[in-house]
Amino acid sequence: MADSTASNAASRVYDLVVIGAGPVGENVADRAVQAGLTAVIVESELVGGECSYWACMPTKALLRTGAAWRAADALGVAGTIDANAVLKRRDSFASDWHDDGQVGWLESASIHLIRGHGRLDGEKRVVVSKTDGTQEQVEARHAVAICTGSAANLPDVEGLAAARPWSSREAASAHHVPKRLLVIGGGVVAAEMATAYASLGSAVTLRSRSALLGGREAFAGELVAQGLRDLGVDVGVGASPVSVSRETEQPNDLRPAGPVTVTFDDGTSVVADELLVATGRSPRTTDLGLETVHLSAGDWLPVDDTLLVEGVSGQWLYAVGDVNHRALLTHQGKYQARAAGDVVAARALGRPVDDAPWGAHVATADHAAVPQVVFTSPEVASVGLTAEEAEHAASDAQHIRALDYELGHVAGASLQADGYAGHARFVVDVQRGVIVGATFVGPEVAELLHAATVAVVGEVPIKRLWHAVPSYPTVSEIWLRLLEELGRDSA
Ligand SMILES: Cc1cc2nc3c(=O)[nH]c(=O)nc-3n(C[C@H](O)[C@H](O)[C@H](O)COP(=O)(O)OP(=O)(O)OC[C@H]3O[C@@H](n4cnc5c(N)ncnc54)[C@H](O)[C@@H]3O)c2cc1C
Ligand SMILES: NC(=O)c1ccc[n+]([C@@H]2O[C@H](COP(=O)([O-])OP(=O)(O)OC[C@H]3O[C@@H](n4cnc5c(N)ncnc54)[C@H](O)[C@@H]3O)[C@@H](O)[C@H]2O)c1
Repeated sequence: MADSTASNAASRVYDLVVIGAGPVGENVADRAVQAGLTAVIVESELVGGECSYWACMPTKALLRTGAAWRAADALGVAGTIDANAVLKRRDSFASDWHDDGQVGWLESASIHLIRGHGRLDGEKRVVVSKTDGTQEQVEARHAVAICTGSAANLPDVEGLAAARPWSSREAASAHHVPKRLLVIGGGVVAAEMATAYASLGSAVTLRSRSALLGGREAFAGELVAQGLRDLGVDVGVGASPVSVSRETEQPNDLRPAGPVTVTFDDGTSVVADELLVATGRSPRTTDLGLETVHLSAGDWLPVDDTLLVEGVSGQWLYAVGDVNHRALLTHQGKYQARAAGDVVAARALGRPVDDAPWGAHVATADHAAVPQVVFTSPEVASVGLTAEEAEHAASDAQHIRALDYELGHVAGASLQADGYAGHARFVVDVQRGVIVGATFVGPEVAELLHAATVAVVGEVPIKRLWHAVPSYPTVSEIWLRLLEELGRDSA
């Protein structure tokens, strides 16, 4: 364990105190320790956070078998999905909800762990209500990083809380496949979990108040809605829930578990065996002592590009990952964490801070180059700006061009699956001669994305991209087709 000294009988001092041992908190602490600082991390649940046990890993394990089955089916390979085997495989990806492996990693990385709920107690002080009922105070010599993540929202709808709906946590960790599942929401969680449970045999109904996958290119949501319908999902857009009721299985049952009925504002109602509410996230900042440093409990924590919380003087309070609301994604939070851990160390050790755009100590990519894969059927892989966002951001909307191409027309795609259908778009700033956004929608497009991320972040000139030759016959030939849509002024 790296050096830690006691300032008084009740408190220990570390260079850095991190609250929250999700993927982001772990990485902030790791970078700071690698630079020579001491660090403690405070965790109230499982080391590894939402991503490891209730989000990325278990949900992708639930989705993968269906995707593989559809890929085989498209080539005429017959077979059925064993839902119990899928749930069992998912359990192993969630480490059976034990965090010993990650605790071992913290030890190997010389990061001290305190189990309990952390709260700020004024500048550079954190009080931990430990799981054994005692309290411990820790002091930060240089910095505190809040990495407490986010939790599922539950809208204020009559009868909803009493009906004990699933949040993403229950959907990710369920040990049975409901016969009928109603999903409320039209975002990433709703679309992915509707895909997963339809693949596992549930009769799924999805109700969204607006078009699916808002914030992305509109064709992405449209193709995903069609994909869900092809899986047998009853997709309805334009309806918000107004009341929920759930039957009890036994008289006087205080925990109703019978069928649930949801009535919507268009007068329709849906009956299901389970109800998943996937209506976005809230910051885990309600019980964090924010008021002791003149911030408001329950708010997201906006930060500058070095991840310092805005409005707090003294360069000591950082907020990294979901809690700062920049990009609610594990990979982007870990990217922020690398910058934050390094800049905490640089400031502590009096080393130069590299905070110019794209410098080592800033999360510049958060603004213009966030990659994301939505693991639906078809998948949606996107990075950077949509055409609409680019037009808003440009000094002249005429400088922005959207290039579109049907993915299924690429030779590699037709080889990959019979009836391959998909769509791709590049958003190009023709004045600067660079790609500022890309979206691929189709079966197994996830691995196409990183090339686009490199092109957007690297601002690779389109002139040079003509020399990046995609192999034949791969789906990556979409790059050539999209460049041809733009045309080459070389004759
Ligand atoms: C269903 C679902 C699927 C997802 N799939 C993907 C995906 O495929 N790819 C992707 O990139 N992203 C995905 N995400 C998003 C991803 O899970 C989050 O972006 C990521 O977990 C954020 O990491 P974090 O460390 O900021 O927060 P978290 O992972 O939420 O970790 C925060 C940690 O802080 C702890 N904590 C909170 N408050 C306190 C406190 N006061 N004291 C002590 N400890 C505290 C929590 O217990 C938790 O362990 C998904 C999200 C959901 C809901
Ligand atoms: N593959 C991935 O990368 C992945 C997978 C799952 C989740 N995530 C991350 O997790 C985050 C949370 O996902 P999410 O789907 O919960 O949120 P979201 O913000 O993507 O979608 C929320 C949906 O709920 C709807 N909604 C909100 N309030 C409502 C209300 N009161 N009544 C009815 N509908 C309402 C919205 O219109 C929207 O369709 C996302 O930001 C995403 O980045 C990522």
